Formats: sequence, C-alpha cells, structure tokens
Amino acid sequence: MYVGRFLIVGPQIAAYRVSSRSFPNRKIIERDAALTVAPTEDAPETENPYISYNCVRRVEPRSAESADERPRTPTAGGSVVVGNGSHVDPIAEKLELGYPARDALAESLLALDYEKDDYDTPRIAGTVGEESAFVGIVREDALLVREVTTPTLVATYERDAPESFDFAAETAEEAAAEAYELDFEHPVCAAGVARTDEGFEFAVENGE
Ligand SMILES: NC(=O)c1ncn([C@@H]2O[C@H](COP(=O)(O)O)[C@@H](O)[C@H]2O)c1NC=O
Repeated sequence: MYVGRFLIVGPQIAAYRVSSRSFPNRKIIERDAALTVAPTEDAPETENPYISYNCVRRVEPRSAESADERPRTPTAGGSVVVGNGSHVDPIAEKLELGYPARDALAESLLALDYEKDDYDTPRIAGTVGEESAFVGIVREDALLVREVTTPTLVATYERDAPESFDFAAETAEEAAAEAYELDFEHPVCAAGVARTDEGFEFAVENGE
C-alpha cells in the first residue's frame, strides 16, 4: 500500500517518514533544533514547493525570562513538532509563544490548508509536549486534531485519519529505523524523536 508521507506520535516518541513515488531523491539533514527534508545532490531540478521543509522542530520550554535569556541548550521540558511541510514552522512558533498544542495545530493547519497540488495532498502534523501529545491533519474535506495517549498514525493518503498503531520503538534511533522499515511502499527517509532525561534526541534514517 502507498500512503505517502506519514507520522506516528506516541505520548513520548515520534516518527516521520517520507515515502515518495515522484521525488525519491531526498534525504533528511540534521540541524541544531530541526531536521530538514531536502533534495539530494543528484536530484533533478523541480519547482514543486512542497518537497523541502523542516519535518521536525524542537521547541524550548517557555521561560519567564526575556527572549534573549531563554535557555539555548536542550532541557527535559519543551516540545517537539513533526509534520510534512512548511506548517511545522508556524506550529513550533505558536508553541514558543505559549499556545496550547491543540490550538497551534488547528490554526496552522487551517491557515495553510491542504496542498494545492494534483492530489490535494493533506498536511499532517504531530506534537509531543510535556503533558500531552497531539496529531492533526487538514484534508480537502476535514480538519482533525486529536490528543493521543497511545501510538497513533496518520498519513497523507489512504490512512488519512488518526488511528492507533502498533509501534514498539523506545529511542529516536529505533523510531527512525522502525518507521523506515514499515511495510508501506516507496520509503525514502525517516526521522525519529524521543524524550530523554536531557531533552529530546533526534535520529535520521536515510537508507544509505
Ligand atoms: N512532504 C513531502 O515530502 C511531499 N512529497 C511530495 N509531496 C506532494 O505530494 C505530491 C505527490 O507526491 P508522491 O507521488 O511522491 O506521493 C507531490 O506532487 C507533492 O506536491 C509532498 N507534500 C506533502 O506530503
């Protein structure tokens, strides 16, 4: 089965996988507080605006101090956002401003809406916070945002409503590997995120 991009959010763990028929020449690049999907060096040029984006963003815990004095190093609090497009950034920025995760997801997904491509591709996103985790999707016919307490999957095609999903990973590396290896067609790359005592750890599986 081909489900396109998908994510899984457990309450303390998250995974995101790029599956792609049309743009397989992509990889995930690790940055300081983000993971970015980008074309590989040998990818053909394209004007498609939807294939390069931050698929994971770390959000530092809110602090009463001024913006300049906020902690810059990862701590055990804070949140993580995962998703399949440019909406990941406004969701993270709203969490930074103190929006509840449900509202940050709903507002950002609705503002950007589904992608205006040949497939009306939905936008999907998830958050892992200190006390709760959420998933969301905006499709041509619906906006769904739901709190999750067990691992939950949502995908762009076919499996496009949040559903409970058997996901055993406990570390970021296991999450990236398990998502990459799941039996959905056209795997390209995957990201894993897990909360640890020090903050969130990230891992990437680029299938190399
Ligand atoms: N986020 C992504 O990595 C991504 N990759 C492809 N798309 C969109 O989905 C369309 C279909 O792509 P595919 O045939 O690879 O599933 C593409 O034309 C593009 O508009 C994406 N947009 C949303 O999932």
